[in-house]
Amino acid sequence: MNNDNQYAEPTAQTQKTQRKPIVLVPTGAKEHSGHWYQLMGKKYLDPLVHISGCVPVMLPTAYGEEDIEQYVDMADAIFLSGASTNIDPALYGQEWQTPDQGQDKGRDHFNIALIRAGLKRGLPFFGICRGFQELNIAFGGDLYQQVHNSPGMMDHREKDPNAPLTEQYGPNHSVQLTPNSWLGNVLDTDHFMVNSLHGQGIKTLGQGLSALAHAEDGLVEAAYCPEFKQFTLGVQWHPEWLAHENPLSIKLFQAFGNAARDFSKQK
Ligand SMILES: N[C@@H](CCC(=O)NCCCC(=O)O)C(=O)O
Repeated sequence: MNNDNQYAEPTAQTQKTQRKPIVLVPTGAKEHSGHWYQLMGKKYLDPLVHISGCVPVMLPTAYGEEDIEQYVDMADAIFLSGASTNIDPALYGQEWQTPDQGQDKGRDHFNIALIRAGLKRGLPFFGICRGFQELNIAFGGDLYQQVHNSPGMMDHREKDPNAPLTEQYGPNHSVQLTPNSWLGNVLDTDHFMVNSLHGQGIKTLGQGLSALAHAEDGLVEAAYCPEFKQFTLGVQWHPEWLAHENPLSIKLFQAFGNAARDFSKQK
């Protein structure tokens, strides 16, 4: 595994003189040799530190739902990562169709409660892949459990799970932004290629969410919560992957960091 730090120079936002915003990063459960761990991939932390200019604080999700208000008190933003585990379909009223895929019920319950509490308190939100799906479930939406087996839909999974990561996380399909959306202003484009590594996807958008981007098959690729004034964004692709090499990913993480700084200043 490559633990090298690819970021040679800190950006202006990471200068030591500034109080950096605190971003909550809930972890996921993983078993290794009989022991359970609460983990977060470094690839998600790297752009939060080096592009957003935030201080990531990793949270256990195996417990602590009753402490969420306390976590929110200390925070300036919430970031939800992707994860290979699937959300418990009982949370959106469906039977479990993917028993071969792991679940992480601790993360499901913790993150859904965190989204609801954090958004109400005005915290900026950025969710990626599973984190985006959690946003949708928190708003009462549901998921395709297997997008690739749903009529008319493409296969959004990585083409070859044994290929090198650079191939798995390479450009896979295009997305089209909703015309005149704020995301178009942030990215300064209305269509682009994204990577794609998910078997599940948004079927019905939760009430209170609005689509910002779609894939060619109509799958919702990005959405936000218009009722909240702060930055709220969920995306189905993986902008964290080599974010520093991708101008659009840099813009996303910068916009999130700026929103966290704004929140921090007016707190
Ligand atoms: N299990 C869900 C969510 C997919 C997801 O978040 N994948 C991330 C893979 C690992 C990573 O890059 O962090 C689905 O299949 O839709």
